[in-house]
Amino acid sequence: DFYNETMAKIFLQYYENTTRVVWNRFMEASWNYVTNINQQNLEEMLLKDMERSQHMLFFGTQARLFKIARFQDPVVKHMLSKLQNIDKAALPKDELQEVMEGAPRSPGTCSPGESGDWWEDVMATSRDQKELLWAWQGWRDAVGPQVRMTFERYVQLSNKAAKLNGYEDMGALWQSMYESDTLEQDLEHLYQELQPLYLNLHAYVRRALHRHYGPELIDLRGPIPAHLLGNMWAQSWVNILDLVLPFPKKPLDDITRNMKVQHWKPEKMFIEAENFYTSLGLLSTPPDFWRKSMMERPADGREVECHASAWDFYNGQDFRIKKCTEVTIEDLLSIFHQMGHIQYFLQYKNLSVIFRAGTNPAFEEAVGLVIILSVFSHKHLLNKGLLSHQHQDSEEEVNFLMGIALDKIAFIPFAYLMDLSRWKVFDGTIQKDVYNQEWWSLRLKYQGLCPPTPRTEEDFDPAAKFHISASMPYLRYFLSLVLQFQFHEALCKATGHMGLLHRCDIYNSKMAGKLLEDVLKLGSSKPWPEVLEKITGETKVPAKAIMTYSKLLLNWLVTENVQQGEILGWPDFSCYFEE
Ligand SMILES: C[C@H](NC(=O)O)C(=O)O
Ligand SMILES: [Zn+2]
Repeated sequence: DFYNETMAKIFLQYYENTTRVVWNRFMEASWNYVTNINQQNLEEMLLKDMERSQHMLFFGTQARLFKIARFQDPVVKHMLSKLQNIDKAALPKDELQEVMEGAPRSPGTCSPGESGDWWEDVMATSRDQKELLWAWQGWRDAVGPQVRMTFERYVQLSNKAAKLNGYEDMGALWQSMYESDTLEQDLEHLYQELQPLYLNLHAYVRRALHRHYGPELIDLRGPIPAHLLGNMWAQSWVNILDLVLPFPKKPLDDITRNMKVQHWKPEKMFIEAENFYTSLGLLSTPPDFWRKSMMERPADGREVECHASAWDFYNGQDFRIKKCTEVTIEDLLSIFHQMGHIQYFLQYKNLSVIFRAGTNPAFEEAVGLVIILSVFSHKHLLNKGLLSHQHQDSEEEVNFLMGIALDKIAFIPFAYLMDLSRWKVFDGTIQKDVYNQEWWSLRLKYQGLCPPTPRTEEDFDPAAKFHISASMPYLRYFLSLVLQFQFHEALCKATGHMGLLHRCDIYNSKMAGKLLEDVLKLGSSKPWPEVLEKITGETKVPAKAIMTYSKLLLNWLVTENVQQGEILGWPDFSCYFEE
């Protein structure tokens, strides 16, 4: 019959040639929109998105007609099966149009004035709980109600698209990216293994906040009010390190100040990041990267999308980063993160366009994160001249590890509940009349947080987070949180590193680079357990490595919490509202 294996190969070649053009045009139109937000660019992007969807629909539908079971070539079978998942392109054209236009626009635009990151700055720097409450509530009032209006319809259409692709609901389609039928149990098990780390950090930070904000705000046996953690979503607590520093007499270097004193500029930050990757023997960025990236917020008043991101234009030489770079250590690390995505694009750029993705989305995130564990090590910062004093004594080391924990350990329950909550919305466990209440019951259960003021169903607090408004899955960040330490342990072993894991810096190690390269150049052409085994020798993602990395700090926290008689967890679970 017509749909035989020979025809399949011709079909796939035709797909390859047309896809590069269609996706490149879509990426260009998207780039033009997010770097210059206006009606005309939005329409042009929607047009190219529709074109891309129609292209996916045609090839996805055709791919289903081939009798894959009888085929011999495993690559042909793998490619055809990947083509069949076409996500929202499976919807009837009018509903697809509605999803594209109705998709809640990510509220994080940073045009001067109502810029998303201005509110975030208040959350990061203010120590006045009234001001924090004002910013916390102001941002949610600005984005929540408007997203809520379209969210129910977005859920319906997402589930319809998922069913058209053969999935129960959109949560199941998202989970399918990890190709595991024990995913939910594995994740819950991973979460349980990490609980001791989080509970000890939570109890210790609660005590410090109690010291600063007093008993009328902090219940030592209860949840922490969500506006006091130095971050709009309480997903990373690193901004309150000064309030919780274990040894306050030994404050950590202000790396941002050192960068400014040394006149660091955004371009230097990008060059430093590229230099690290090439020091491992990995690929450098092509000329287009430096010509076409947006490394700073445009000065001509254009409205741009704030959220840092890395872009593949699917033509093998055009790769870009979009970031409104400020000269800070946070932005330097964010650039290293985005360069991790760019390195993956570069490594798999000669594969079929079907395999130009991470072996699973968590790997895409883990590349930059594993590099950051070396960059942010005392040894590397010292070599880069970003620290003022040479030696790090054991108390300073605990302070350093606390800084890492406030970023990484605090993130665990947030990253877990972000998709846990949305799976429940997609599968109907959480109905629309209790969206907000259920969001907060999960935030209480997993993060031990409370809204700082009573919330109602008029509010829609999940939408305050970019990924929920922009309907981006989040499980990749939970898994990459653990994966990065597993990679770090393996790469450090390859460099022959002896001693504590957190002191390892793989800079200049061609051995470590080779291990990474062997994984990245496979793209999504191999199942991720097989790829993971190439780096770590294991096919699972256990919590062992992150526990090894955090041991010194956990021991200190446990001792401290026992001394203070802390209660781990929040037995007084009522959300404590200020009267
Ligand atoms: C961790 C995640 N990072 C990203 O989207 O690049 C976030 O910002 O919430
Ligand atoms: Zn990322």
